Amino acid sequence: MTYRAGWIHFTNVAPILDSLELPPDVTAMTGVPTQMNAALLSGQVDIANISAVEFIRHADSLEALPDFSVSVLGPVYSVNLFHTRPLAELGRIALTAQSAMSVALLEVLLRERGLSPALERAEGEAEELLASGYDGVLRIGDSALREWYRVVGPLTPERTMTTLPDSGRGITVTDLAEAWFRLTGHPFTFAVWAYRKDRPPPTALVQAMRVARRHGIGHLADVAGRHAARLGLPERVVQHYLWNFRYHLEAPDRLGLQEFAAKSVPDHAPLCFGQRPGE
Ligand SMILES: C=C(O[C@@H]1C=C(C(=O)O)C=C[C@H]1O)C(=O)O
Repeated sequence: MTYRAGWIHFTNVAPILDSLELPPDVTAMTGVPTQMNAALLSGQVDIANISAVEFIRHADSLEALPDFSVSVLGPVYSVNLFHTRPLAELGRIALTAQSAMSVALLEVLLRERGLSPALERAEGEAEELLASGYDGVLRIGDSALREWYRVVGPLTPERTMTTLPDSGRGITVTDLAEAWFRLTGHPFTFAVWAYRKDRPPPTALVQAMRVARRHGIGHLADVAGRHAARLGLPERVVQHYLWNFRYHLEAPDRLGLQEFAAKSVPDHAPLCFGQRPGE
């Protein structure tokens, strides 16, 4: 029987997915996070890298691969709140319907600060939405990375990825993963590879994913070069962006995930992970 995978194929998973060779009898489709979340929950696919908050919400029926994640410790560069006034003064924030994780993270961060601005769905470029009357805009993924760089770039010999300012063009960029790090001291896990407990992936698929990840991380400059050209960004921006991710769901990432679960879905079922290789 065919096993069906669903991939959120943003640039941040390129080091895992770009060189993945699917075993026979495994098919793959792609989409944005909310599409893949829905595809997994409806049974349209059997495994997907989904928004970690959906894994938490459906922890009774889902399990996650024990050694795959999209996590960061500190800034992520592509999950951004663009705003024109201080956080405490924001009245209306535009959210993207592509993302479940960033919305849940924003809600936690606002609640921690005792803030309750109006949250509305609106698609489009952050700068245009800010000009149209929103005072905050939440964006994710490749377009958020590009917009971040347009606002705070360019890199120069004096301005590196870690010393760029957090504002430009009259806009401040709050990186939600960095805000999470300041709040908790933990990494933030955006995605896990989840499947229904009764439909675990074939071993050959998980092994092929491990081989692909090892290859991608070992050839990060090539991966970055290819995607920089596609995104219209300098290669060193994309290389730093990719290098910065934690792809192995290690103990610190799990701690961050558990802490986020406790804050966002306090009554969640215990989180289940498959066995790590060698365990
Ligand atoms: C860091 C990112 O992570 C992605 C963001 C997701 C979300 O917001 O729901 C889901 C999966 C992640 O791979 C990003 O795309 O910028």
